[in-house]
Amino acid sequence: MTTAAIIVAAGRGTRAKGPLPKQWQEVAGKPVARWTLEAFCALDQVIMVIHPDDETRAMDLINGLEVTLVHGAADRAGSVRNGLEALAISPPDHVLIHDVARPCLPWPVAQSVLDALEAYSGAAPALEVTDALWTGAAQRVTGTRDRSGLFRAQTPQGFHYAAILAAHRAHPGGAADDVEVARAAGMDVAIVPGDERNLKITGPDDFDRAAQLLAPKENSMDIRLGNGFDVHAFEEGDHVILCGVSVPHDRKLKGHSDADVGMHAVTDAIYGALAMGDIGRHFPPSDPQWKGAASEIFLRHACDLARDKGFEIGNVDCTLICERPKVGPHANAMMAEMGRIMGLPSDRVSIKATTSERLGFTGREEGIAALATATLVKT
Ligand SMILES: Nc1ccn([C@@H]2O[C@H](COP(=O)(O)OP(=O)(O)OP(=O)(O)O)[C@@H](O)[C@H]2O)c(=O)n1
Ligand SMILES: C[C@](O)(CO)[C@H](O)COP(=O)(O)O
Repeated sequence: MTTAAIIVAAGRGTRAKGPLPKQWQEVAGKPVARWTLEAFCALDQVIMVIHPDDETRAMDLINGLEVTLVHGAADRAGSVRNGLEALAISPPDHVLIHDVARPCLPWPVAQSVLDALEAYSGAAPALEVTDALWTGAAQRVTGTRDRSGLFRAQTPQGFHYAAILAAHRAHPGGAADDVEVARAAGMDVAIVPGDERNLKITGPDDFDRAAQLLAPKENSMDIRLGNGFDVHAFEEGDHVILCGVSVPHDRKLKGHSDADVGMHAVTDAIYGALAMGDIGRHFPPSDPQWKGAASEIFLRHACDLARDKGFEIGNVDCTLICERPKVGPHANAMMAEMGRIMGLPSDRVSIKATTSERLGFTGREEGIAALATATLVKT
């Protein structure tokens, strides 16, 4: 199943006022249109329908995103039609049609629309009308209306592509939204739950409402969790290096570097939390310069990367799995050394050990395994 998005952005935003059409004005640090596009950029194709006068602005805005620009028409329905026609070269199975002026879309709303397209040829989010409804004129109430069965329509409205293209081609024009066009063509359209946060910037006050919804996301705490796992085999020797500490033993660990299995697991946990691969990617074993290298170099590199990206290391927890040597007597020294390298207080570094009850390669004392977890926090 392929899914495309059409973001209609050819309006002039006259009601919103301001120096520019509303979609090009900034909210919480980005143009409205950028917030909207970013929500859809994981789909197979994204079309943004723009006013011809906005071409340069739109080209700047889509920088780094795979978006096709298409010129709009005199009204919304015409703009949608142009977007649909542009998709005909490579027709998707499903299409989501969304107002650029709804930049705060919570993705589960769009997902509900897509899910409903399994059973319906059209689906759209809406909220039940909960306030009383009146008619009025000259600042006086002139009547009341029954609100039952009334909904406030939102976007994205989703459809089977071939059906909505045919519906738009057959429609005389002037529809308020694509559900109206679909229904005119006899399509069955499901209502899925909308969301109050999915507001449409229409008047000048709506910019502040949108900023309140978008800004917290930008400034909120970003917490990452990573795990690491490593194994090194024993070979002849008289000590092992574990978490930066030399521990006397009747064998040593074999490896390209100093084979510090615990430090490697912690380093990989930090790379993992950053989604930036593992030690092998940053320090290839094929590169002779890392032969016999102190693993401290790797751990420092991972910590520096995290800090360069604005993260603090919250804590690390490492479990060494071996029958021997006994880790307990050295654990405090290991925690102090790891804390020193990572620039962390000792209560944020945990090193512990377990045996594997004589089972498996660690139980047969063929090597040592280590697993680690790290949290990274950006405030
Ligand atoms: N000719 C048009 C008119 C509207 N739209 C788009 O349709 C959506 C909903 O329209 P609305 O909120 O009414 O936007 P504007 O037409 O820009 O606003 P206004 O009516 O205040 O000028 C907007 O994303 C708008 O850019 C469009 O692509 N082409
Ligand atoms: C499509 C729509 O967003 C549904 O609520 C809306 O109808 C478009 O905006 P307009 O203000 O009606 O032009």
